[in-house]
Amino acid sequence: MKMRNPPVNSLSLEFLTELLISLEKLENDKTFRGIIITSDCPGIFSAGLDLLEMYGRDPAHCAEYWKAVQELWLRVYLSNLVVIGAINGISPAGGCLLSLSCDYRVLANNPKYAIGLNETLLGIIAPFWFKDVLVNTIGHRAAERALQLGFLFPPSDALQVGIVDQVVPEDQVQSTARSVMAQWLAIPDHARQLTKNLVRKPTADRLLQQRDADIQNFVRFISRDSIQKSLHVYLEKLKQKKG
Ligand SMILES: CCCCC/C=C\C/C=C\CC/C=C/CC(=O)SCCNC(=O)CCNC(=O)[C@H](O)C(C)(C)COP(=O)(O)OP(=O)(O)OC[C@H]1O[C@@H](n2cnc3c(N)ncnc32)[C@H](O)[C@@H]1OP(=O)(O)O
Repeated sequence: MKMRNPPVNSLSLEFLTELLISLEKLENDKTFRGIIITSDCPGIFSAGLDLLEMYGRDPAHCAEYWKAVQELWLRVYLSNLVVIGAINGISPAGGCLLSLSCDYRVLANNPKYAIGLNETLLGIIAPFWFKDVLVNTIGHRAAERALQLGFLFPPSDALQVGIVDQVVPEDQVQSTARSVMAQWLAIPDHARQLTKNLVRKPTADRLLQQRDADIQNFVRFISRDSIQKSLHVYLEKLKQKKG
């Protein structure tokens, strides 16, 4: 599955909806047993959630957007398919969450391709379920530091901390992902799926038990004047970077 939402594969409401529909189709087609998620945008896996869906929007739109973000995460995280991330670009915040929700992550060895939950650098916070997935992946102490400081790990550090499983030369990302897929597909589906569910369900359940409250918390938080100001400053910085 090659994500294509130029210029930066930001996860807009429309793009999230497209991804959800594609995933649903693949899940329902019993000829598919696994997917490799990668990017069609050179150098960018995904710029994460689309800031323009959260900036200057009314509460109803923010609520609709957050519901779609939850939905995509639950679908990828709990997918019955083997999900491999072939991460061929930078993947901050929501892009990192998408990567973390795969069963295995292969990252291209390019110092620009940093990965991490950098929300604090934007003056916002990672929701509890982003945090849970990071803690599950790299452990409590490493997650505590990474989240507070908004670390974006370059490939060597990403491998060392365990936020990705493998770092390979850029031209070998897809072939490595395919080899890994073959290894995972050698396991009987029912045994692998039940095991995945056993490991992941408690984390997903924490959100499933309070989805509406999570949406309300998001809307309240993102609508604050101070948070809207932070987003404005960050978006301006992105513009100025262009010169
Ligand atoms: C106490 C109670 C608490 C309750 C809490 C509840 C919930 C928690 C609340 C909020 C959580 C919200 C979670 C958010 C997670 C996220 O994913 S936020 C997004 C984080 N993403 C980033 O920081 C990446 C930003 N982008 C970049 O760094 C760069 O763009 C890039 C990806 C490195 C690419 O660089 P490049 O030079 O190639 O391109 P440009 O920078 O020129 O960008 C081109 C174009 O795209 C726009 N853009 C970039 N990223 C985004 C984005 N994420 N969303 C929207 N638009 C984006 C950029 O502005 C440019 O636009 P243009 O100038 O109009 O061309």
